[in-house]
Amino acid sequence: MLRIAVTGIPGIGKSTVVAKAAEKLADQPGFKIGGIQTAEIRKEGQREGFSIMDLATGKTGVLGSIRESGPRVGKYHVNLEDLEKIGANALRSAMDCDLIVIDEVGTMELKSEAFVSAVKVVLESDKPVLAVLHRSSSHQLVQRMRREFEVLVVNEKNRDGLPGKIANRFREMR
Ligand SMILES: Nc1ncnc2c1ncn2[C@@H]1O[C@H](COP(=O)(O)OP(=O)(O)OP(=O)(O)O)[C@@H](O)[C@H]1O
Repeated sequence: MLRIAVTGIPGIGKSTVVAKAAEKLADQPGFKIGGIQTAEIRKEGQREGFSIMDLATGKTGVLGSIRESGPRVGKYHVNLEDLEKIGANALRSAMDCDLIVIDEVGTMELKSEAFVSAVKVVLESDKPVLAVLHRSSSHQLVQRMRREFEVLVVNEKNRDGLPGKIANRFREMR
């Protein structure tokens, strides 16, 4: 069962690697991708927070924002409701997919018990997974994923080639 996690320093391009690999795989007829993708929310050039999207349905919510009122991570407040309704739910309903993408298992996502439980269910399943993993978290779930996944560290030299290599690995597995 193929499980790959990408990690690396902030802003190096982890999400981009995963998104590009998923795009390449989605081009294959019948290859179904589920899970979540996160992105920045910017207003007038300033980062206000992060969105979370269910990759299978396109449904999008707020992961964290300076405008929310949930638990704090830096200057952002985590939106536990959307993390459960969109994040955890996307993972739960991805069980019929050929690949589950989890971008990412990071500090904000780990604030949600529902999300953490949903990731554990994915880990217990027989599904291929491509995840972005927080570089230095000591959270049990992250430690477990570091042990169980093939971990690739993204850097400036390898980031352009990684999407193709990762997509090929998941293609070969079929
Ligand atoms: N291969 C690349 N070449 C040039 N720029 C890139 C490349 N990959 C990503 N970038 C740029 O770097 C920035 C950060 O990318 P990305 O969000 O993928 O990084 P990240 O490691 O996931 O970030 P974070 O640590 O915030 O989660 C973006 O502006 C993106 O356009």
